Amino acid sequence: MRIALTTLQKDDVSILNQNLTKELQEMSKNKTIKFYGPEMDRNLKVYKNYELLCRKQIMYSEGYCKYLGYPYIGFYYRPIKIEFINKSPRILVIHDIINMDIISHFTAKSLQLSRSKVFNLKGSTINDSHVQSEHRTSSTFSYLDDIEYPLVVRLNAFLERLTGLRMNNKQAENFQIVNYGIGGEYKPHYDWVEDRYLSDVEVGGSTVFPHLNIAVPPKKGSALFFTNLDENEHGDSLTLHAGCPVFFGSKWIANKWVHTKDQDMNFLQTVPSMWT
Ligand SMILES: O=C(O)CCC(=O)C(=O)O
Ligand SMILES: [Fe+2]
Repeated sequence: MRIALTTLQKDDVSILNQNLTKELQEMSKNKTIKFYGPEMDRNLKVYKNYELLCRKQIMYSEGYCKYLGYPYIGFYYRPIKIEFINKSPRILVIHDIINMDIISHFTAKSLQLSRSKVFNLKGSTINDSHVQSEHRTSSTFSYLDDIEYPLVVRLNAFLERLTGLRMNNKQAENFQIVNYGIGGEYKPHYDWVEDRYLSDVEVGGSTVFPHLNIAVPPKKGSALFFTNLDENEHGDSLTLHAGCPVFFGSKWIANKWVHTKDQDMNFLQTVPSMWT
């Protein structure tokens, strides 16, 4: 399937808001709203699910695992372990692909981290296009150009071979390193804004999908991959996702957003039988 670059339909956001409003109206009718502000959010179904998933009280996956090795060229000597978690939207985990060299390279950026920001829908200038938010309590370092670092170039080349998607700096964004301390989280959100973000490769870190009841626990060296457009090339509301609060220790992830413009979205195309 080939998916062209799309724009976020205003409807996607308004449908989401309408649903939330409906839920709030219901809740006020049954008097289930007790608090306002952040506590009101926590009463919403999606937030409840987020919290339950983070506590691992619910978890759902139709997943199955597969080795990607012989006869697929490129993985002959080093089979790759892939866990298929959800078919639509496509969510998969690729296990044990990020080695210690690259992990050390990424985490060595700790001195250059600064407070993470989120996209500001109301922003009109470059200065207020991204703002700090209690929704995202972590620190970020964004690579200006992956090409400056041979290890990162090699990782991109490997990810290209694996997914069939081009990861050069026109078709994908540079890596973004994110570190969460204790309590650090990224509340439920979408990554598609305006004309961007169509698929996502994320290294390490636990991520949950409240509409799908899916929790992907953090595992060092593994990558989470998901698409976030539906078949009509609109942002898929099922891809609402979040990074759970860190209870202990420190969580590092590396994000890469890949744009689907001019990409063959039959990705993982080296494995034609994969979704049959
Ligand atoms: O921390 C996570 O697991 C999710 C991060 C995320 O969704 C993002 O950075 O956009
Ligand atoms: Fe995200």
